Amino acid sequence: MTAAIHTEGLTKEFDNGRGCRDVSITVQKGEAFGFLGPNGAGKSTFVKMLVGLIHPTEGTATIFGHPIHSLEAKKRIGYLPELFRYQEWLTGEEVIKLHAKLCGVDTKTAKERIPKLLDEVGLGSRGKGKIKNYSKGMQQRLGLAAALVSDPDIIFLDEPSSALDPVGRKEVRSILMKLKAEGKTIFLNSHMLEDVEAVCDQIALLNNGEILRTGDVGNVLQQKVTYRFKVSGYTPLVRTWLQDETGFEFEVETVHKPDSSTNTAQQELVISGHDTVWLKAELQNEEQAGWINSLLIEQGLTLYEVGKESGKLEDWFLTAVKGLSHRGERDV
Ligand SMILES: Nc1ncnc2c1ncn2[C@@H]1O[C@H](COP(=O)(O)OP(=O)(O)OP(=O)(O)O)[C@@H](O)[C@H]1O
Repeated sequence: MTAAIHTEGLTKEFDNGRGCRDVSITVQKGEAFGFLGPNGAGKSTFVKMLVGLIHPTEGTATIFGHPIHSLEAKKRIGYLPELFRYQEWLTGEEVIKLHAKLCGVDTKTAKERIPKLLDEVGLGSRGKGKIKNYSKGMQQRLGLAAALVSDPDIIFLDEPSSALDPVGRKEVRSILMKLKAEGKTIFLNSHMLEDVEAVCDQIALLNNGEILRTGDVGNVLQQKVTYRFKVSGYTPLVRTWLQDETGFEFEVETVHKPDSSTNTAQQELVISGHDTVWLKAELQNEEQAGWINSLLIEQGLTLYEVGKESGKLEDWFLTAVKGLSHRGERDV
């Protein structure tokens, strides 16, 4: 089967020596691919090459088997750029109409599709308002509608939620999941790891312009993460008992004494609870954490708080960049 996106050694070296280098990836039709990386790693540069906005200095790339820059490839693409400004004097609806025209969508189809799209991205009747009165979030929603107006097979989204509030992010996530369910291929550049976790099948981590790590989201989500349980009533015997009972290794961290800025209620809690500790264990899922909660309570300990040290994808990301002498941009 022809891959939706295939790149071999794709490289863009700007005059200043920065950019991205030797990137080889394959994304199958219907897959959602998450491209992660610190600021300046080269994610936008890579996408701009794929959508034909900048020319690679080396390497090759195809979209459904067609070379990037070919009309056949461009016909299949929708693109939401990271930083964009629309014509302030136009209305949102006019902008989408313009995009539809540029993409060769016939007038009848555009007329039916545009109001639906505006509704879907949460702009609705605000589509009749001028762009100059739009908030950043509204412009981002409009950008998403513009990317979808040609009903493309592949959608490249460069930080689609960066200007949105939590409700807006959730809405965009649902739109992405719906697109995926319709069989569209999604290429998502994002720092929003929850979105990547919810939508993507494959991920790659770019650093200093090069791929540092690739992964299958399903496998990453199987990884263990560290859970923390704040308890009082702790004795070393509790740890031994818990380890025997569960088979997990537990690390114990004493809760710090409060400083003078801590309020009295908190001070009393910590002072009276000199046996208050964080118990930490690497677990696979929330069910295991719930089981440990019940065991701790059963043993007569007071459970104050339970949490994860980080999300699974966050962990995957952080362990990959940990200890690197240089993160993000290429050192030139
Ligand atoms: N037109 C350009 N000319 C010169 N350097 C550029 C140009 N565009 C980008 N760069 C540099 O290339 C590197 C990669 O930039 P890019 O925007 O692709 O990173 P990014 O991973 O998308 O970052 P962010 O997460 O902050 O959006 C950076 O060092 C950037 O300064």
